[in-house]
Amino acid sequence: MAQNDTNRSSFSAAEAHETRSLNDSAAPTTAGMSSRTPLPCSCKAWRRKGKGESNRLAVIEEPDGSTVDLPFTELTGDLLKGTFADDPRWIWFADHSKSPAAPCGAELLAKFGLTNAEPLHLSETDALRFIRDGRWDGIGLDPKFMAEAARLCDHLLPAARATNCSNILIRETDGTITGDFTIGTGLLKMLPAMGLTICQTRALFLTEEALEPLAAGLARLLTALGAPQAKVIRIDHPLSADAAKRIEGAEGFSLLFNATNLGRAPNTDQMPIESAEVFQCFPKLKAVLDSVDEPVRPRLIWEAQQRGLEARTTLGLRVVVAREAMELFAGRTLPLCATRSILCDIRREASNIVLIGMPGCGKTTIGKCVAARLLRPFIDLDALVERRVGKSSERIYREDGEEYFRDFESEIIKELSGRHGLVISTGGGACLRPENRMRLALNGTFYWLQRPLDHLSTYQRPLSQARGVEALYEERSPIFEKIAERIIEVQSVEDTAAALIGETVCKPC
Ligand SMILES: Nc1ncnc2c1ncn2[C@@H]1O[C@H](COP(=O)(O)OP(=O)(O)OP(=O)(O)O)[C@@H](O)[C@H]1O
Ligand SMILES: O=C(O)C1=C[C@@H](O)[C@@H](O)[C@H](O)C1
Ligand SMILES: [Mg+2]
Repeated sequence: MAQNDTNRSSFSAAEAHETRSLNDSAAPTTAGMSSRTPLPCSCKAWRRKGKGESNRLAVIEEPDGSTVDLPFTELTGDLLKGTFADDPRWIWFADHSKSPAAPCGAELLAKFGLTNAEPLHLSETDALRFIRDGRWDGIGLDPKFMAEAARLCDHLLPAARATNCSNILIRETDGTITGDFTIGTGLLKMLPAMGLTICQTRALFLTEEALEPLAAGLARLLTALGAPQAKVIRIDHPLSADAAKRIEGAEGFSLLFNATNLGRAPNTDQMPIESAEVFQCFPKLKAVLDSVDEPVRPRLIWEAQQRGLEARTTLGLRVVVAREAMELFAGRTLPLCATRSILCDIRREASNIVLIGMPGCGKTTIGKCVAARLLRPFIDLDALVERRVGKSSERIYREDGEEYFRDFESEIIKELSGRHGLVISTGGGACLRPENRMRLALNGTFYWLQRPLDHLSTYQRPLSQARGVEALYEERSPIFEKIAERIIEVQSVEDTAAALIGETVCKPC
């Protein structure tokens, strides 16, 4: 039944760029699909119980977040056959748990306006059976099902044909199944934005079992299109400098792709490389892509950015994949800017606004005002240190010393680093320690409040009094300069808050 043409030489770069129009012509109309229906119950998602829970029960997650236990023996009849109604049925295999930084596929579709997609959590066996026999009109798949899905297809679009991977399936009006590898075509679209062309791309994929099919599929696509090298390496531990030096052709890699979960929250101190020094083993490296999308900026991306590399997570790629799915599923074309604004919105809402700057520049005062206007929780690091120690910063400094204060400050930053959507006013010296900068950066964007030195209050600030604000500025301004992503000149409190809020909205991500 399947006509999987694996002849890679038939897939050219030109074809890759044409994939969109191919997709368009293959896009089913919703007419003719009217015999399918959404889940008859109100539940949002099914999942089997996890380890340690009875495997005779399933959990239904209701839209309001509550859960109901139900007997679970097999794939339900509803999922396999369902009942008749007018709506087409779009399914997204829920790839991970919900997070503001990493919405699942169905949530991304909803942002594009396709609100009736159902997220499904099924065991691997049930998922494969559902893909084969279930009642669906279009599916977005978890990478681990891509090879099996491609085998089921009657038609494969070029990227899927070149790789035998299909992450999107569409049931055509004649009942046949078309598969596309939109993660691959999405990656191709990202390369120029990262300063790479296919013929320059020497890619190193670091991967682990679950994401190996994805890494291998992407590597196949790159080489099919003429990339000189795409190597996939399975790692069980972060890559050491010694191991990196032993990789053949290591000195030529221009793209590093993390297809492991190393660095995913809550293990945000981890990276797929042992330390940032490992970057030196790849002297031609230009760009880093990280499939970890919780936190907003995993440590690998932060370290790469600190070294001047073009680095980002694959959140943008996932948004592009959702957009392509939306177009294929609903047969509607969307303007490109929709993708960009959805990506910016997700990042902005998930990111903490982190105010940095000299002691007394107004971080606390302006931070409170920004938080109130944006209806976001406000966190003042100094206030948290004071509450934990039980005395004022000034007294801590005088009685216990700077290191004592800084240790508490670091501890609190570490505890806060997993949270999203906050306004955080730092203390004037909070950015001195590199680990504090890294942890604040995980979910944060740095806003540097600049105020003339002679306007800075030194009242109850022992360090400013002892060393003078000029000396502190000499020491700290290079750090602020390096990490600041937005610079805000302090005017009146209200005007500064307004300017800062404007920066959160207008700047491209
Ligand atoms: N935009 C502003 N215009 C005029 N005065 C301001 C402004 N912002 C803050 N101030 C005043 O400056 C002083 C220091 O402000 P604030 O405590 O907010 O600074 P900070 O940056 O949080 O300092 P620290 O680094 O010590 O925490 C306060 O007296 C505050 O009222
Ligand atoms: O500039 C600094 O080093 C400090 C500023 C204050 O916000 C407090 O964090 C503390 O007094 C230290
Ligand atoms: Mg303050």
